[in-house]
Amino acid sequence: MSNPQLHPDIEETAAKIASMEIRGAATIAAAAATALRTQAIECTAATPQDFESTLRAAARRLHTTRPTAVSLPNALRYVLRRMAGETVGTLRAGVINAADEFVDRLDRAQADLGAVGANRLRDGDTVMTHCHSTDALACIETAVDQGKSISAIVKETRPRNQGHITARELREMGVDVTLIVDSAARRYLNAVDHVIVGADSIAADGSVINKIGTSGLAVNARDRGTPVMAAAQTIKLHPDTLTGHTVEIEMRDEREVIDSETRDSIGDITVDNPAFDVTPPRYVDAIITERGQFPPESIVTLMRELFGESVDEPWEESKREKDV
Ligand SMILES: O=P(O)(O)OC[C@H]1O[C@H](OP(=O)(O)O)[C@H](O)[C@@H]1O
Repeated sequence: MSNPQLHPDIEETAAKIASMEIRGAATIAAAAATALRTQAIECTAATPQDFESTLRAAARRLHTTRPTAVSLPNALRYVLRRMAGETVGTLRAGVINAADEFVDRLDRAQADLGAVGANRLRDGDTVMTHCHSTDALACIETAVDQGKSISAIVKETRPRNQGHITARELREMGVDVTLIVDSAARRYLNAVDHVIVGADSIAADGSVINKIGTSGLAVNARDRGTPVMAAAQTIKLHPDTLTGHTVEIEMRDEREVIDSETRDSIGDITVDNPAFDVTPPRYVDAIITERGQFPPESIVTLMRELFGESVDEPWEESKREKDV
């Protein structure tokens, strides 16, 4: 089966992840699992081998969209590892159940994480946010639900301005919001009780890989004595980093930074657009997960418990598929 027939939802989901119409590490993971579920339901493969080949090909297509958020390969791994059985029917059921279970666990993890993070927030606190993170917002929302009054300084987050989404959602929660440009962050840090960010990946040494600008913000916060918390459910833990791999930082299109007319008017320049950066563990006070809060340096213990020492890539083509 050299060219398995992929369901249109796979291509559509992959395109939306690549263009960031679907974005945010947890949201990407849920979308990928849901697309595999659709692929399994609609797959017309006649043999178990062809069914498995098709699901692996679908997972490969989803995997190639964005390289930094490990929630995506962790979602694919979760679903494909549970594709087991001797018949197309049992394989299909395995994928459907796994995808449902994954999305359900994702929601529950975010709620549990929110309760952990909310414990750090006191009535009357001001938080500073960067980008838009559903995990970070879960902490603030739980604190608000507990009756705490929270204010937020929201960084715009160039070039995609995800801060606008954060501002709207915080406003809907009843949080008092002040929107600032990214370069104003240091000016406001003295009035901030917590910097709270999300994560796209957490490395074994406790480094936080998150939206570009996070590391500079964390260094400034340390200088000002403002604690930094990274809200990251355990699907953000990057198992490959246990064996020394580094996390690839996505470079995005320059047109997100500058329109072509302005660029042409400037002349011959290079425009770089890294989407993420790496914040070393010494600038992060706590990683908030659904399993509790951890000093970044100790997160490796949880990673070993959850992933062991080696990770597979179940979306890779089998030898039989390659030989066809
Ligand atoms: O999983 P949740 O907490 O929602 O998001 C985690 C992270 O995903 C986002 O990346 P992008 O906007 O997809 O590039 C941000 O970097 C954010 O902190």
